[in-house]
Amino acid sequence: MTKSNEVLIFDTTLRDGEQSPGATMTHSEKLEIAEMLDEMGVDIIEAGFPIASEGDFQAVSEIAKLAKSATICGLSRANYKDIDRCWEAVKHAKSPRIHTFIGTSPLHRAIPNLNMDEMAERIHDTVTHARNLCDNVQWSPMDATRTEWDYLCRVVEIAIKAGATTINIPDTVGYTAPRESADLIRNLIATVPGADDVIFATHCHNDLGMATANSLAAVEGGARQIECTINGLGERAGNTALEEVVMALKVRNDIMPYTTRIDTRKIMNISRRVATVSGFAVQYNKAIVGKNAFAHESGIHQDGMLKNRETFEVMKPEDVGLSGTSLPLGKHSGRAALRAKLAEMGFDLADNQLNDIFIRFKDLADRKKEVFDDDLMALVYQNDTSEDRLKLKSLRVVCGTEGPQTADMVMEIDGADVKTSATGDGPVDATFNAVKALFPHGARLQLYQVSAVTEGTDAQATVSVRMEEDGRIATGQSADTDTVVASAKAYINALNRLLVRREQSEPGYDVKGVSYKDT
Ligand SMILES: CC(=O)SCCNC(=O)CCNC(=O)[C@H](O)C(C)(C)COP(=O)(O)OP(=O)(O)OC[C@H]1O[C@@H](n2cnc3c(N)ncnc32)[C@H](O)[C@@H]1OP(=O)(O)O
Ligand SMILES: CC(C)C(=O)C(=O)O
Ligand SMILES: [Mn+2]
Repeated sequence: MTKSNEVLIFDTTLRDGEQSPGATMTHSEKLEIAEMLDEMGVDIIEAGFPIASEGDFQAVSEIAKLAKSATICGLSRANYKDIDRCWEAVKHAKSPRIHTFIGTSPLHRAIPNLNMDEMAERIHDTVTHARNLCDNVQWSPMDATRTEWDYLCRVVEIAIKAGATTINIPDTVGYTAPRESADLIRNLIATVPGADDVIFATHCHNDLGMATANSLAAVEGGARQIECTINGLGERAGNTALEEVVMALKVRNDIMPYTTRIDTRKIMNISRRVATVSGFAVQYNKAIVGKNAFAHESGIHQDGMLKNRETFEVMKPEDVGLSGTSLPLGKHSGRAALRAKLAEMGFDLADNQLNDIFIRFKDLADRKKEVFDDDLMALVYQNDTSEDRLKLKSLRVVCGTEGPQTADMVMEIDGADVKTSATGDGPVDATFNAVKALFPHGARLQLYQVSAVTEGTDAQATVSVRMEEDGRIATGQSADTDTVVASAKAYINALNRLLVRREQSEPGYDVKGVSYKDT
């Protein structure tokens, strides 16, 4: 068979993937995933292991009926009963396939207690039986990568002669390494008579974290079918991840000139669905489909991305079905990303305004994992405090069941630091009493309101405080991850505004060094 550059994608999420402890999917979930696989262009769907249970049989049978373009395959051990049951399930498919396997390594030959010759005979008989039922037969020597190479060549030849159309070479325990993976397939193709008439497949597990590399190496060695699962779901450390091999072949087509039929824009959607139905969440830093795969938090990367996205991304997020790159703001972010985010939110800021917000943003990001749009909004709407007469320098509040609540506060008033300790009925009351002690005033509190602007226990609280004195009303606002700090700042902000109003209504009024109450 002339080797084209097309690599067939064989998805086994519903069979090997489901073998992950705890990943069992319901009947309807399996059908839904199978439809998604079919639509995304998977060439062969291994829909289950029909002899395993009535449920598996039903799922494979129904998937066989609904598949529009994919070949539907079922797994069976090397015995007639399994193979017959498998055929019963897949035979309704437009394109059915029987997959039969047996362990060929010394360790696995010992399990059914077959010597090399007896096993060879079993392979001949079972593959012949499968081929008499179906003209599309895949045969796998389980644990191929720990099987003696000469014996592997011998049994592969037998399977081909018995009618197998695909020879799958499983690295069942994730033991091989890229060079060996390529050499093994290359050697089989070069040595086994009839090898050119079949497709060689690679089926890798990720026990040593090499499943993707081993699969790609096998393709370089001549394999033209990759067996894989969505999100790399599968036994133990999982199988080769479909999204990884497909994107690797797409992105590095310059050095791996092979194609697949996969519509890569459907990757994210199916990844999320498989994560949900299997209950196996995708790790944040998982290649291609992890939450952080297209997210950049650090300032230098964000700046680079804003100037040219190729600086830190080797593929487009749109190519895997995402709407775009994300530049989450956090403690490592810089001004470029902050400016871009604020511009996206509709704020066109001058450099000095941006610098002011940036300082407060860094201060917030030091205390908070991620800074959200609403956090930024709160920062933007917080006033520039550089002109304020009254500033909060520090606050420590003791609260809890053992009262009284106490607030130790340092304020800067007209450039001089003053400090006090005050008690109150609760931490906010104690805090406000501390402000009153440091800056005695006659203004009355009209309104005190707290709301959380973002979610989570590290969310910012926005506090509004409305004060009134002599008919003048001023509202102060502040946001902070500490509600009491936000309250103190909002209260002081309101007082500063009242002072400004007073200056404005009484021109020439000299507030320097004069206590507000004394005036
Ligand atoms: C590497 C892989 O992923 S292989 C696929 C693994 N997947 C599964 O096993 C999931 C589905 N399996 C099942 O539901 C069950 O194991 C069944 C229904 C297939 C068999 O159940 P049981 O009859 O109770 O057998 P049990 O699971 O205890 O043992 C497996 C039997 O299959 C035999 N066996 C294992 N692989 C093969 C094979 N490829 N060909 C022939 N026989 C095999 C074992 O020698 C053992 O036989 P024994 O009962 O005569 O000792
Ligand atoms: C059944 C075979 C192909 C398998 O899953 C393996 O060997 O890992
Ligand atoms: Mn496997």
